[in-house]
Amino acid sequence: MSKRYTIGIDYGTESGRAVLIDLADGAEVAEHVTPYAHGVMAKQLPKGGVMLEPEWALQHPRDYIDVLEQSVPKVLAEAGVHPSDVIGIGIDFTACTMLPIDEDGEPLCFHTAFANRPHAWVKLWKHHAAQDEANEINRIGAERGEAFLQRYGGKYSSEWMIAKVWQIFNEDRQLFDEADAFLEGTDWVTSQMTGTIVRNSCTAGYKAMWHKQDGYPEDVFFEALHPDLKRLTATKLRGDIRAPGEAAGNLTKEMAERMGLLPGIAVAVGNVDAHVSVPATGVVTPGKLVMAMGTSICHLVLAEEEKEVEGMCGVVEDGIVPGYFGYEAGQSAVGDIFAWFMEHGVTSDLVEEAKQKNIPLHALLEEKAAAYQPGETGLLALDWWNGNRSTLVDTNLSGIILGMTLQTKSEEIYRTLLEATAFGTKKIIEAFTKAGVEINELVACGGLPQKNNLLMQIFADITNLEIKVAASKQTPALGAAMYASVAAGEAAGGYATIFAAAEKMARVQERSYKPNAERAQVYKEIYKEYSKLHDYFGKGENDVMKTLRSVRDKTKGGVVHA
Ligand SMILES: Nc1ncnc2c1ncn2[C@@H]1O[C@H](COP(=O)(O)OP(=O)(O)O)[C@@H](O)[C@H]1O
Ligand SMILES: O=C(CO)[C@@H](O)[C@@H](O)COP(=O)(O)O
Repeated sequence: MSKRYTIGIDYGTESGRAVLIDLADGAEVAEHVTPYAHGVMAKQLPKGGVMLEPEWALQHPRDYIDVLEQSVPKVLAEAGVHPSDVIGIGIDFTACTMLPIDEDGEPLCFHTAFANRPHAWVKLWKHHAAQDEANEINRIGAERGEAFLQRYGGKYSSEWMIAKVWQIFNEDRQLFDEADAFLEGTDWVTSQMTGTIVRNSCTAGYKAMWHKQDGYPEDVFFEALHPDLKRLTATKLRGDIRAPGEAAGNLTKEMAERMGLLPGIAVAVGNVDAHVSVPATGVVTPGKLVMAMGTSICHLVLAEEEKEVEGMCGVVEDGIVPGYFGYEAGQSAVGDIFAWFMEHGVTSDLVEEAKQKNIPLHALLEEKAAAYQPGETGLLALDWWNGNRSTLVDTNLSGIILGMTLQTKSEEIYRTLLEATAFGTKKIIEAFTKAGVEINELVACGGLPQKNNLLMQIFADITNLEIKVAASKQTPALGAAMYASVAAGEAAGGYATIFAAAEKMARVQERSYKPNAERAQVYKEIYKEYSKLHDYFGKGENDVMKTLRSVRDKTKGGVVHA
């Protein structure tokens, strides 16, 4: 039999990456990236459209289709693989990245009548403007003793589906009424390939309050949010929900032509970038925390039981791999914090030095920061540049750097920011272990482990755990391709289960990062101080971050608003 392939497409924050994978061993035969033409719309709608409020982050659905039409033919051509050898396709996506659609599955933003309405567009995972709604969901959920709250670590995030839907309801009622359904981006793109809408249990469970045994919360809960939301789940969130590894359908003739593939091949149900990475690192059993490290970090771990973990993003039965409860926690900004610092915090002499040496600025700062020992900078930071996802679940928190003097250097701040993100991860690990969810080892994937050795060593020293690194440079796409092979099935040349696929297709690198006992000891001391700051600013003792934010919002554009 000739070789068999599947295609995995990873829809990230800025671009979509298609990877052609050899099913025999998981080799990445060809890859192609299509940057989103509209990127992240944080200030304005396209073509000089209306200006957006702070904390908004939108995307253009057309950009997702461009990835299918541009990157898929490119990987086939580059590899010289005949379409008849490709047996399936699967995608993963950021989440909760959601959009309103009409009865035909068309995004409302494609309608001329709605193109200038911000709520018609895709709300990206990091759209943080639904915090008021999230606060109310948490208040009402707690008052009513709703079971979903425990599954979200005690707090439902403003990044998730119901908060975003409710924001649309509150701020553009006509558009809400017009929407036939609200869909995750991953399910929308999948539906474009198959011609039918199927929701995936991963985003339904982690983002939209759905539970495998109990379904969505009852209508009375939604009625308590607003009487007109009573039937929300039976109407605008309705639909068939399928588990990862199942097929959403088959590729339509029209899309096959546009993508250069054969019609009828299996299209896997949509999935989430971080979750799909877990089997792609080879992790299919409990005890190992997978960190998908990039713009943000998603932390994922499998367990035999459902437990309540403080501030986790969600626990879903079969949400990551079948047969286990999959837990998710996360930090809303990690690489994004370093990107901010590169742009706004590095002194001009270092920018010049990097140019002279012809090396990236990150590489120069990494080299200089690596010369310091733990504690030597005298600095400590709270990593909340994009709020705190876990364990505080509060997007209104902000970052802080403590201990600055006239002698403080850029590289010292850089190191401190790296350390702060590792302390943030340590908080998450502690929350899991305190709740009885075992973690003995860390497995990293995503862009950051390939980019910054110092960061990885700091993570090992601060968490005092060994970190293995996925062999694949495209773990989410590999995971999506693995699930596509399961959706295609053994008869077509794929795999019967994700476990069988992981055995053949996934692996970690030989090199791992081991904690150093001396450095770990110093960091243990500094972590105590981090924890004090964390609780002081994050748990209500001093709400200065929120006060400053509300003063900022009232004085927008130099005008004081009532
Ligand atoms: N050398 C580096 N050290 C630390 N962070 C880096 C480095 N180079 C790039 N980054 C950060 O990595 C992030 C991108 O990570 P990546 O995993 O490639 O993307 P994504 O999260 O969108 O999938 C950006 O936020 C960028 O600032
Ligand atoms: O929140 C999730 C998954 O639940 C991610 O999609 C989101 O953090 C975005 O991830 P990236 O940092 O773009 O890899």
